[in-house]
Formats: sequence, C-alpha cells, structure tokens
Amino acid sequence: MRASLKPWGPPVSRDCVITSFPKWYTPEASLQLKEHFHEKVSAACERRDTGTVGLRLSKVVVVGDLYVGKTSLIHRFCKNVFDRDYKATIGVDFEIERFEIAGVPYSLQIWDTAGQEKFKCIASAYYRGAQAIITAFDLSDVQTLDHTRQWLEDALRENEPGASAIFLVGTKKDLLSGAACAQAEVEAVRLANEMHAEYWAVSAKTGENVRALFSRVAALAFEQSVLQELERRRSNGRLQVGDAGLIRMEGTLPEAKESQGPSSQNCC
Ligand SMILES: Nc1nc2c(ncn2[C@@H]2O[C@H](COP(=O)(O)OP(=O)(O)OP(=O)(O)O)[C@@H](O)[C@H]2O)c(=O)[nH]1
Repeated sequence: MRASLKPWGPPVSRDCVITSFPKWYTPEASLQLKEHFHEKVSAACERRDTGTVGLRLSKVVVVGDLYVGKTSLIHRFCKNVFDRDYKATIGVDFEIERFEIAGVPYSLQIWDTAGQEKFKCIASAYYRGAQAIITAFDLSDVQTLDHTRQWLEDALRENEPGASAIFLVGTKKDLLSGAACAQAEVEAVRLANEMHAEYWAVSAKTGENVRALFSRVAALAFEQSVLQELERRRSNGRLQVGDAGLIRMEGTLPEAKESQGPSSQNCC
C-alpha cells in the first residue's frame, strides 16, 4: 500500500509509515493539538521536493536518572525486545530508525545516554544538535521526576533556545495500577507544562505507547526540520511564493530521485 509508493530507498516497515499527524498522549500537556501537518510541509512532501524534505535525519537525545528505563525504551522501539536484567549504559549509545512520513523517507538518530553521575560528562558531550529531547523518569519512583528539570537544563544548555521539541516521559507504566498512575501523572503533567514539554506514559515491558511516542517525536521533529529548511531557503531568497501560496523552489525535481540511504540503519 503506502510503502509501495515510497520513492526513495528500501521499504520501511509499515509500523514506521506515518501518513497522518500522530496524536498527543494527553491534551493537557501537548506540544501541538492540531491533527494535520503544516500546509507548507504537506505541499513540500507532495511535490517530493528533495531539496527540502529529502533524506532528512533528526537527532533525539534521551536523558534521565539511572535505572529509569532509557535503554529499555529505545530497545523496545528499535528492536522490539525487553530485557529484565539491568546493564548500565556506559557513556552513550545510539540507534537509527527509519520512517516514511507523508510519503518521504526520514530517520531518527536516537541517542541513549548514561544516567550514572560518573558518566555524565561523557554523555553531555553528545547533547548538541538535538531536535528532540526526551527527559525520562520512572513513574513508580517520584524522586526521578524531581530530577528531570536538572536533566533538561543540562541538555538545553548545549542546544539553541527553542530548537528542540521537549518530551517528558514516564516509564514503567506496567508497575502501577490505573489509579496510582493517574495520581503520578497529575504532578508530571504540571511539570511538563512548566518545562514546555509534551507528556507521555509508556511501558517498555509491555510496549504500551512506545511506538506512538516515537511516531509523535518523529512527526514533530520532521515538521520542525522541514519548516526550518523552508525558512532558511526563503531567507536566502531562493523561494518564490506563488499566488496560491504554493511554494516553488529552485532545483525542485518533479519526480522523486533514488537516494543513497544511510549505510547502517535499523528498520523497525
Ligand atoms: N517493569 C518494568 N521494568 C522496566 C521497564 N523499563 C525498564 N525496566 C527495567 O528497569 C531496569 C533499568 O532499565 P534500563 O533501561 O537499563 O535503565 P537506564 O535508564 O537505561 O539506566 P542507565 O543506563 O544506567 O542510565 C532494568 O532492569 C529494566 O528491565 C518497564 O517498562 N517496566
């Protein structure tokens, strides 16, 4: 179906094909309530505008206290596995996940960082250039929520103001009853609003909300990245905006081109 229309590179798993804007977890702490891609982004995608939407890759960094489940969250999404044994992340690690968004290929480079204090200075060297920051805490351990503000501050210090979409993610949802989870979420939603973050609750063990979270991260990062590129080109004077508001770009290809595609990628 949709995957067969994909113009560039090898097929992407149907799970990673995004055709409509993924929904938020709760409207009380959401970065965007709209249900469609920005019209300029949709137009660029429809035109298979390689200069603007082709071969985009965004960096996501996942930060938070040790043992909150950062590695487990990433492994559930990228490898669909869950390991109950704890192995501390030493420094950093990353996975690349391929998507197809509104018909065009897109990749997320997801950085897993160590929560242990002794590795913090190594990990923080990789915070730069993050289009999205996932600040993770354990829903069953309230102290880890208290620490998210500091993790976010550290990550934001390495990035341009306003350049990163921020997510506050409660992990290990399976460990709490519905009522206990709802109680923990009241404080998390309040904090998310203070942080200008979007709130999600997930379980790497059961997989609940994990795909939905990363689809949302990918869509928001993709849209932001295309809009930034359009703005960059507009300010460089390379765009002409037509009467109907259609964006025409110098060098736009009428048809999609074959891409080289990144060399080492996991496909979900
Ligand atoms: N029940 C449950 N356990 C989880 C979940 N996610 C992670 N865990 C467990 O929590 C422990 C820590 O998980 P990790 O993913 O290694 O934690 P981390 O945040 O990456 O830890 P550092 O690498 O030290 O920063 C492991 O024993 C996991 O099996 C979850 O969703 N549910």
